[in-house]
Amino acid sequence: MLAPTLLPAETAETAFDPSALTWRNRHAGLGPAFGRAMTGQPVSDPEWLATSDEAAAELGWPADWWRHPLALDAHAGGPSWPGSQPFATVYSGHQFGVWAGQLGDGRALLLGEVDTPHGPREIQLKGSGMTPYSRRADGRAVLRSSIREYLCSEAMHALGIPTTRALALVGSPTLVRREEIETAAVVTRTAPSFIRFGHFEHFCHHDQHAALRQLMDHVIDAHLPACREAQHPAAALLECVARRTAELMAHWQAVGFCHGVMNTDNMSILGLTIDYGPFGFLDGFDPGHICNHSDDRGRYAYARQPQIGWWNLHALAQALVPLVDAPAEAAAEILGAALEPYREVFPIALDALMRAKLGLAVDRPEDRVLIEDLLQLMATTKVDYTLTWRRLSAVSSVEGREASLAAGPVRDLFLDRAAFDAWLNRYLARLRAEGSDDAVRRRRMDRINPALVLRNHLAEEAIRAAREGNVDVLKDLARLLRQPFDELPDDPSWRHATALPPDWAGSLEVSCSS
Ligand SMILES: Nc1ncnc2c1ncn2[C@@H]1O[C@H](COP(=O)(O)OP(=O)(O)OP(=O)(O)O)[C@@H](O)[C@H]1O
Ligand SMILES: [Mg+2]
Repeated sequence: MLAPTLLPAETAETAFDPSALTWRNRHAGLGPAFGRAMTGQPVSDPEWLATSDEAAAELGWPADWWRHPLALDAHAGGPSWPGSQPFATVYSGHQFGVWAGQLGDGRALLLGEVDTPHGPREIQLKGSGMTPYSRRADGRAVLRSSIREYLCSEAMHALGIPTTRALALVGSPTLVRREEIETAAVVTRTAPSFIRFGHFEHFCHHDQHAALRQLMDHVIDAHLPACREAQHPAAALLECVARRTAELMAHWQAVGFCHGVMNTDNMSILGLTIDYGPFGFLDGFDPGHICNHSDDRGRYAYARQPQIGWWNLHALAQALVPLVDAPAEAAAEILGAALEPYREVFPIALDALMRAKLGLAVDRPEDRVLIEDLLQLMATTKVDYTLTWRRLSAVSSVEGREASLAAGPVRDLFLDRAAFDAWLNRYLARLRAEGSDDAVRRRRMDRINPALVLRNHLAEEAIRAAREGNVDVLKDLARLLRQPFDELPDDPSWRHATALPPDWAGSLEVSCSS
């Protein structure tokens, strides 16, 4: 039994007034072809494991909203908030490059949409029981993967990377069978929209062109209204998605994030990171790193992600063909042209991020080689990705003994010190050429190169403690992940979380099982 860590809901009070919320569910309002209105199946004996004050603030909810007497049930799978309209949506998709047929919210439930100071936000449960789309699975999510999703969505948000967010994590003694028997949990997620490429693929595949058009109109009206003015709104929509996906891929590559399951049903139409399953941040830099143990062929390896984003966009383009008012061949051409910006936006966005990681204010053509050479050097002996960038800010462009000392911590990460020093000298010369002020550069670099990312072993420590009934590790880690750029040298948890990963981290395996 997990130890209760927050006040039991029934004894608590909050100023949060759910009756003041106006719920809508525009996705459900599209009609019965889009999913099924239904109630969740709550996990038994639920208890709060964590709530995100920051995600609540984005909704305009007070931090203690969870103390409302109806809150725990509503976020454990039901009965839901009065006025909400829970709905499981249908989608299909390509998994590992192969058409997978109908999928859908097999364990997710869209409670609806509420207005917030930041615009409408959908609120969705993950792990709230079976739906018509569960296929042969149980509709549940295990504690392990729910902790990872909760932590990583909030961590990505703090890193400034587009993502769905996590409002709450509810645990339960309900047992679920995976490779082992585990306990269930429910994550509450929020996003402007949970619509995926796969939602479009679904209706195209079934030749439901009216529904496909309805879906497009909904996405455009609700999220991308400028596309309406275009000659071919479907192409304009695709171009927006391509641009956003390109930006997202650039962010992932720059921060060293591997998603792990870039199936088209896990690709957000708004360019958000969605579905935190077997993801992983790079520890040692290895372009071929495969974070998902179930990905035998490395389809979703780190270095392949931008290519897979491009592949997935083609699958989306294919699904939009019936929406372009032109013969199929011409429609395909129009949509193909709408994808082209991806090829431009991605390298430009990535270059900009990598230059910023180096603290370069001015753009010079030779910078690309400087960046490539550093990555090459890191790859040779799998030098820690996050720490290299973070420690690099300390180097000094002023020559002398102090400069050598300042470079010590980053140099120490490299086995081949001579090679690193040769690179460093080029970098320092480059900084001097731009007249860079060290203090200003350091501040800039420390706002883009995080001290802390959610490394697998850190998530694992939080999971192991939570399984023992202790959620303090989880909460402490969540606190640190919300301020990934800060230096907190007096905080032992921060020192632990920002250290080189221990040897046992290398033996952790994360798979699709969740
Ligand atoms: N335990 C489960 N019960 C029911 N359906 C499941 C379960 N696990 C996965 N699915 C379904 O299998 C499909 C692929 O799963 P995938 O792991 O990509 O998504 P997910 O992690 O469940 O959810 P999301 O993409 O919403 O984060 C989805 O349709 C999903 O709903
Ligand atoms: Mg998924």
